[in-house]
Parts: sequence; C-alpha cells; structure tokens
Amino acid sequence: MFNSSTLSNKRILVTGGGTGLGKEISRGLLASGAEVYICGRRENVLKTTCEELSKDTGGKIHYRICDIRDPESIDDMVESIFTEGPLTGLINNAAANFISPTKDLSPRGYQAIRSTVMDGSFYTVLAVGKRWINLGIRGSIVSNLVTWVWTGSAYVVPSAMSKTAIDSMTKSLAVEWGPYGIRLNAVAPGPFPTEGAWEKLNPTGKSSGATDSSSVPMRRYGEMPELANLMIFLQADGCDYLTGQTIAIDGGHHLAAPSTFASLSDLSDDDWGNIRDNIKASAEKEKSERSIG
Ligand SMILES: CCC/C=C/C(=O)SCCNC(=O)CCNC(=O)[C@H](O)C(C)(C)COP(=O)([O-])OP(=O)([O-])OC[C@H]1O[C@@H](n2cnc3c(N)ncnc32)[C@H](O)[C@@H]1OP(=O)([O-])[O-]
Ligand SMILES: NC(=O)C1=CN([C@@H]2O[C@H](COP(=O)(O)OP(=O)(O)OC[C@H]3O[C@@H](n4cnc5c(N)ncnc54)[C@H](OP(=O)(O)O)[C@@H]3O)[C@@H](O)[C@H]2O)C=CC1
Repeated sequence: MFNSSTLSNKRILVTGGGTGLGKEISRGLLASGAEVYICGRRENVLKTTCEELSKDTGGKIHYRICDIRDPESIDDMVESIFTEGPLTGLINNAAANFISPTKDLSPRGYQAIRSTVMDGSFYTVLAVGKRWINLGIRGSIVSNLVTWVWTGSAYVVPSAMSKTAIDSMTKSLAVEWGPYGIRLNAVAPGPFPTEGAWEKLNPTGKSSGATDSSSVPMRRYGEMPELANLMIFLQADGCDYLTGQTIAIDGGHHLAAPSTFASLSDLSDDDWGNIRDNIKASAEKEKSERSIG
C-alpha cells in the first residue's frame, strides 16, 4: 500500500512503542522510511524492540525511558529528542487498563488509568505541540483510542472516560492549532489481541464482549498491518486537510452494539422465512380488526 519512502524525512515518537500495537505501528512507520522514537518504563523491553525492529526493517529507531504519568519526565524526553532534531509526528499510544466492576475501584485504581491515558496523552501533546508552535513547524498527532469513545463501556469506565477526553482534545486542538498547520486525528481500533491488553481485559481467557471476535461483523480480529497502514496514512503528506477526526478500524464492531439488531446476522434463510410469516400474520390480524383503511 505504501513504499519505503512514503515517510522519508518524518521523525515520529510512538509512546508505548516497546510492545503490542505500538511496536507493530513502529514497524510499519520504519518500513515506510520514518525515523522512530519509542518510549516506555521498561528499558529491557524498549532495547529489545529497537534491536528487533532495526534488524527487520533496516530503519532508524531510538528509545527513551519515560513515565507519561509524570509531565517532567515527558518534557525531558521531548527536549532530548528535539535536541537531535525536531519531530514531525506523535502517536499517543501508551495506555493502562484493566476490567473491574466500577464499584470496586479505589481512587488510586481510577487514577492509575486516568493519569496514564488522559493526563499522559495530554502532557505529551503539549510538550510536542508547543515546540512545533515555537519553531513554526507543522506536525501530525494521532491518538490511539478505542470505540468506547462512541458507546462507552461497562467494566472499563476509567479507560472509556479517559479515551473520550482525548477524543475531545483531538477535536478541540484541531481547531486551536489548525492555524499553525498542526493536525490532530485519532484511530479507534476494535480488538487486536496483544499480550498487554488480553492479560488485563481477558484474564480468564474466555473472550467476551470487547475481546470476542465472533461479535465482530467481519468475524475476525484486526491484523497489525491494517492498523499500521492507517497510522502511516495519517502521518504521511497528501491529505493534510484531514484533521479533528477519529477513525474506527474495527470490522464494524461498534456498529454491532447490543442496542442494535446485530445478533440477527446469525439467522438462517429458514429463520427469516418464519420471521416473515409471523410478521405477516400479525399484520393480517391487525388488518382484520381495522374499522378504516
Ligand atoms: C478492546 C481493547 C481496548 C484496549 C484498551 C487498553 O488500553 S489495553 C492496555 C493494557 N496495557 C496496560 O494496562 C499496560 C500498563 N498497565 C499498568 O501500568 C498496570 O497494569 C496498571 C497501572 C493498570 C495497574 O497496575 P498496578 O496495580 O501495579 O498499579 P498501581 O500500583 O499504580 O496501583 C494502582 C491502583 O490500581 C488498583 N488495581 C490494580 N489492578 C486492579 C484490578 N484488577 N481491580 C481493581 N483495582 C486494581 C490497585 O489496587 C491500586 O489501588 P489501591 O489498592 O492502592 O487503592
Ligand atoms: N489491543 C487492542 O485490542 C486495543 C488496544 N487499543 C489501544 O492501543 C494501545 C496499545 O495497547 P496494547 O498494545 O494492546 O497494550 P500494551 O500493554 O502492549 O501497550 C501499552 C504500552 O504503554 C506503555 N505504558 C503504559 N503506561 C505507561 C507509562 N506510565 N509511561 C510510559 N509508557 C507506558 C507500556 O510500556 P511500559 O509498561 O514499559 O511502560 C506498553 O508498551 C493502547 O492505547 C490501547 O488502549 C485500543 C483498542 C484495542
């Protein structure tokens, strides 16, 4: 879909790029010619990912140790990257989450997720965006959200709330920073199994709800290159007028929410025949009782 120079001259920071989706997005960016920075809290994970991706793609990748819950740690990281040269793009991907009944969450449990997803993403955007504005540089910010920004989700309420806040930030800053040539967009992936997410969201291994592929209209999980391609598109030149959007990449999952008739997609032609007969019978009965029409 893209070639090895689609992102040449791009320098992109992927938060949480050491594992899971961030790692595979970084692989795609590197293969398209970008120079990539990844960050996280585990140096051994970051180092191993850099070695693997640099060997696999031949691209330039660096890491920084950073806790995005701490604004100073973010500012130090971004300053040290800009000292080597300005970034052209940011992918807000780092996150924290676990399933829990909301009534069982302590303030610290809520804070663990909010401070990573909402505060961490905002501080990173601020650290990068204010440097672009000061330097007069254009840039592209893409946040990795989730379809719960449209539907909400039970049992992951702090995550749904925090991702929704970043959806709102995306729309708001697209307007405020549009005059500087800074674009903000977001993606909302459906289920793309990763060790990090599945350990927190499918800890018993009995996939259901958000981690279940059978309720996805396309009847499968997302594949990493599909998400990486969308990120490459949003970081590339060519559609610069695209800003303030959150794009779902979920095989139609959020459109098949329980409030719709999504489950009817399992019915056979015979079932539909019976349904039609029953509806007709009901209509006939009503008609026979009408005094007019
Ligand atoms: C469709 C897929 C969508 C995917 C979305 C994703 O984002 S997937 C991304 C998936 N990737 C990641 O999440 C990667 C990053 N994840 C992390 O960094 C950690 O897993 C963590 C911060 C989320 C929790 O780790 P930790 O416990 O070491 O953190 P801490 O020491 O900071 O503790 C803070 C508070 O949290 C409490 N608490 C913890 N677990 C539970 C629970 N099950 N129940 C209730 N509460 C719980 C704990 O008791 C404490 O409160 P207390 O008792 O002091 O009042
Ligand atoms: N997998 C899926 O199906 C879906 C995932 N998403 C989103 O995709 C993104 C990646 O998820 P996924 O790859 O599955 O999960 P992972 O757990 O593999 O990724 C989370 C990454 O974030 C980093 N991170 C977490 N907290 C911090 C912190 N305080 N400071 C710096 N880095 C941090 C972690 O590194 P470390 O622990 O070393 O700090 C890790 O590399 C998340 O935003 C998630 O919400 C959205 C929809 C579906």
